[in-house]
Amino acid sequence: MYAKVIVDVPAKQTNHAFDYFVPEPMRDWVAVGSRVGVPFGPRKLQGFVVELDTQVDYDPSKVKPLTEVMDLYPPLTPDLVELAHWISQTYVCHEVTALQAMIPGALKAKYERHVKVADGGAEGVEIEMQADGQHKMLLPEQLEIIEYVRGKGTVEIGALLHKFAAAGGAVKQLIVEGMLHEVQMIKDRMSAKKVLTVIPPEQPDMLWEWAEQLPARAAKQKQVLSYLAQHPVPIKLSELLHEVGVSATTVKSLAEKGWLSIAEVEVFRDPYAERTFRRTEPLPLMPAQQAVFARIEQAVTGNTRQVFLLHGVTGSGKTEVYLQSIQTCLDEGREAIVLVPEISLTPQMVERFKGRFGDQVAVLHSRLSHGERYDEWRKIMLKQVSVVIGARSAIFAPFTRIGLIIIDEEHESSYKQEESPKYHARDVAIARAGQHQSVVVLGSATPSLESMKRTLRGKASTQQLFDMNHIQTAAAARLPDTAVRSSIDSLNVPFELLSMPTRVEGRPLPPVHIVDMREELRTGNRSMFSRPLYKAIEERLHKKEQTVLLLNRRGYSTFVMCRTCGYVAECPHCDISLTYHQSSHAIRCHYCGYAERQLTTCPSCSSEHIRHFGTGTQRVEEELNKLFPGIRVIRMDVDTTREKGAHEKWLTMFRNRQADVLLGTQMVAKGLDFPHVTLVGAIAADTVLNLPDFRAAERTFQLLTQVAGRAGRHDLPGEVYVQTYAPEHYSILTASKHDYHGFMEKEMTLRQLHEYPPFYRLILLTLSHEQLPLLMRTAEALAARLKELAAEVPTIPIEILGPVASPIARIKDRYRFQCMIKYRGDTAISGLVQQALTLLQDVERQHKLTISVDVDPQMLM
Ligand SMILES: Nc1ncnc2c1ncn2[C@@H]1O[C@H](COP(=O)(O)OP(=O)(O)OP(=O)(O)O)[C@@H](O)[C@H]1O
Ligand SMILES: [Zn+2]
Ligand SMILES: [Zn+2]
Repeated sequence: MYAKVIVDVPAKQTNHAFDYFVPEPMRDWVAVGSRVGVPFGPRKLQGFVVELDTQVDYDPSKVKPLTEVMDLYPPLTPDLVELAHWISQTYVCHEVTALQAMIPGALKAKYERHVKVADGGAEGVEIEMQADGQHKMLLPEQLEIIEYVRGKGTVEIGALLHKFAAAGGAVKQLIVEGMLHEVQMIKDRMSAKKVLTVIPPEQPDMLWEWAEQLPARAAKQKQVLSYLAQHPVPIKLSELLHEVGVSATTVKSLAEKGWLSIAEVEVFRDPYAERTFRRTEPLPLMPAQQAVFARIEQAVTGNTRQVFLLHGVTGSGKTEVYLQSIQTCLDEGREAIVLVPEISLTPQMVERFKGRFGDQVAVLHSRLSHGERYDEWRKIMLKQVSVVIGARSAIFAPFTRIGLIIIDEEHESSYKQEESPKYHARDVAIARAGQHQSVVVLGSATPSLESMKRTLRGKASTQQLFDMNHIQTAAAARLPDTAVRSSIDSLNVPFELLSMPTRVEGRPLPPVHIVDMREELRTGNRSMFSRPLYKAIEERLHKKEQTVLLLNRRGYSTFVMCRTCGYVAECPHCDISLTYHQSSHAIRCHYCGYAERQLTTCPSCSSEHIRHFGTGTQRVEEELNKLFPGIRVIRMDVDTTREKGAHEKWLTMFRNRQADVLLGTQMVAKGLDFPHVTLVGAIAADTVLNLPDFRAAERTFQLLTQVAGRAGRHDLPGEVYVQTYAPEHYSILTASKHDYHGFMEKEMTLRQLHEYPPFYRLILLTLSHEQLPLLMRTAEALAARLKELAAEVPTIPIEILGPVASPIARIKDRYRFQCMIKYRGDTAISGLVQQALTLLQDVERQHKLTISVDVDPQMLM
């Protein structure tokens, strides 16, 4: 038997499968999707088996054998292997990069796989079988293996296979039948993470006395002691050093005196451990929900490939429709994947799914540690669950009988991965659904223009998405599994629009008031709160109702500026201003991590009038405290939610009404459902509008609609205030009237006029290098080559724009240039890009020039 293997070297030269011989003892272990070790020239590499065959079409004696099989069960299913190929073609990336993106990080980490004899051991199994009346005896070699493992306690699998080289099948059999248990010995970096923490003494008053005892020259030590006396709670060592501005030695010397202690404290815990979820029963559906559900149910039970775009206003009960559709899917004996944006993967969301489906649900998101993620992934692999809910990459869950894929908030830009493979989970989902003959539901209160347009174009639209030719040939060449092959043949999935235009139980959408901030300024109000919003908050405090305040952080500056000369602190390695972090008193670069301490004097004119503009949310919080003394504010932004479980903590507090105001960035806009929220305020609604991004209006409309949707979702009616400097902008006007269709029409017209997506498609090529002349030369050459190639396919109108300097012209000391390919038509042109890039292979290798390709980019930076 022979295996075709994609090796783990992301380079053009290795971007195809190599043949290897599968030695006899490994035969039972190797399958399509296995990870294997292979000899590669003088090296040993890891790789993925993408195909098995009984012969090779050249001298078999030249074919080298596999050296190792890395996993008990292949970490990838054949359809995922196939999908990886599709991704590499569609998004112009190396195939191995796509394969690697599909497996959990823990598998990539260094780890060892051991087995031990299962509890009860072989005897247990035998007794059970006899009770069944079935005398299935173990083979002598199996007994021998069990005895061997029992004798050793645990045995590393590679070593076991080596020892019983002739009985590879027998070992596998024992594991499959549960007589040997796999024990993962993962070095779990995340969960093992401990942080040095300074713990003050039990009687903090003593700190003052000790400070007195110190000689005058020990000023630093005194500072530490007095800081701790004022804040007598455990604090991270690193934080303390920042706060007081001392070195670790100073703190250590105090620890040596026994006046405080330094200990390693674990910072992460499992957010769902020991949680019990209250079981919920299906609700009787409202008429609009019922109509939508009936369509989905029909498609799911009918085994139809179908994409539904579900436009349901906020609070229309989309989640209940998802839940009941999943139930249908499970009743059919199939599996379901639910994707939600990372940011809205809140405990509340998870609770709804766990509450309905209990242990059948696996949760995958980035806040889990490597080990936790791996455990969830294993449940999927071993079919212990049939529903997975997760962020973007959960689309790669190794299910084999997918019946339904749900993408909530389908318009979210976070479904696009920003590093290679730069895939869009929505498009990958549609491809995967095609392989499984399954249904996709794209849900949103504000569907993206891309999806909307596909429903308008009906069937023809998917031509645009898939280049059928390559996927068909790939399927023919690769997949031994006929089921998958036959279903992948036609990915021509129809899009159907479903809608739920009203909230459940006829609750009204909240009235939205637009507040013109220019008018406020004109009448002398310089505060960031307009008078109407101020009054509305005051009223809520009075009535003990709750308020959600949104500050759009994108486009909101957190820079450092000298008020005397206008100097702005910039990163010395990137063309971007540094960001101020209040909590650590540092200024940092978001692109390369460069950091320095906050400035006290201007480096340019030595003036002391340096102003650190804190994050928008911090400023709003300060102002709230000033305006409403005693107000209880929960602030949620990147700074306050960095720690694991922080999200949950804040939201639970807010739900328990331990705060009056929930103030935050985008993360407060999505998915929250709190009965006592009757007021929503958008503080600066238009910050995004100023960004150089053709989706700015769409993003503004989406965000305002989402956040407005948090108000009045239950018995208490709600209202919304939108503060803006652009009150006449159509995105704000239409959002204030809950007029999705009005917005859509206007925006579609503009996009068509300016030749933007979804009418045209874009591919962004970014080149970077340390030397400008070489970079410019190369970019010019690339553009010329692209133009040449484009001219060869006159049937597809392709425009090559650039090269020009990227909006951020330098990152980490590397200059950046970009070319944009803009084209119309239904064929994927990634082949053309692929071809043009071969021109640059030598420069790439010799001069370490990097090129990144972004198909359908979401960010144009
Ligand atoms: N059939 C129903 N009968 C009674 N209550 C319902 C029904 N369906 C949903 N609800 C309730 O209505 C509220 C809103 O539903 P849900 O959160 O699913 O809306 P949504 O469409 O997902 O909104 P959003 O887009 O704002 O997240 C929830 O509290 C939910 O429990
Ligand atoms: Zn200055
Ligand atoms: Zn930088």
